[in-house]
Amino acid sequence: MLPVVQIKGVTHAYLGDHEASLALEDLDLTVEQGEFVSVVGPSGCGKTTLLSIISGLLRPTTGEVAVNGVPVTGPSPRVGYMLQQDYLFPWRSIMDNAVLGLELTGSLDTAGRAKTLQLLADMGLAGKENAYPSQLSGGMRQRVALVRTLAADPELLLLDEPFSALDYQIKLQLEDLVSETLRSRGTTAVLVTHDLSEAIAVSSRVILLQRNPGKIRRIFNVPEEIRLAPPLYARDQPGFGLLFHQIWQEMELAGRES
Ligand SMILES: Nc1ncnc2c1ncn2[C@@H]1O[C@H](COP(=O)(O)OP(=O)(O)OP(=O)(O)O)[C@@H](O)[C@H]1O
Repeated sequence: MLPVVQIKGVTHAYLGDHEASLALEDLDLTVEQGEFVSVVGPSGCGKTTLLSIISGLLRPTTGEVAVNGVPVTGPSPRVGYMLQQDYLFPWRSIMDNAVLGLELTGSLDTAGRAKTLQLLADMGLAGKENAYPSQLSGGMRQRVALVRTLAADPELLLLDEPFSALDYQIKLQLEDLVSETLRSRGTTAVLVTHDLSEAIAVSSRVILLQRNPGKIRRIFNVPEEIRLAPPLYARDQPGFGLLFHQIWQEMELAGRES
């Protein structure tokens, strides 16, 4: 089967006033159907740049990116992108916010509404359809943002620090809910996070980048017993501490060498 994400020889340089800064250099990566991978690394190693390139918001200086074999040439509803901020419109109800993606692509119909209502219920938001964002907690608003993204049935979901602004307890609950929802739908996802334990708890592979220039330093496979456990319990699995320690040490080295 064709990988969902194929990145070949991607280099990206941001042009400054006097010189270009190399954010990513000659990066190759594939992500298979149904995989949930995380990208971690020291600040400035190119994590957000990489997601922006996969999403089509940014064109790489050189190299190629394809989603399900189709070259990425710009933003497309095939790729959902969820950020730290929920970007809900305060004047629209929760339901109207949740169907926005479908509305914008002209594909909002009765089936789309029914699917969105089901997703809201799956996310524990039944009964909140007519509320407004200001009446919801931060964790609830992030769940609405996720419903809005998933309702459009993206072939790939990109998550840039979606839980980082939340309280620790809410964050753990949401990690569980999101990873269960994605697993049951077979959605392929790439998560950028600063939280190493979150990366290990939700993914099948952790991609460690190094900076100056941004490159893949090492890819860690998450052992099955951690991968198959719900994120809340993944942290209690015997191999969790060891893997955390290994990635942490490698990340320290990467930070020191750059
Ligand atoms: N718009 C831009 N113009 C110029 N340089 C940029 C721009 N955006 C990012 N950079 C530079 O590119 C490099 C990678 O940035 P990027 O934001 O992708 O890293 P990151 O790993 O996501 O960082 P952080 O963990 O701090 O969010 C950094 O050196 C950054 O300063």
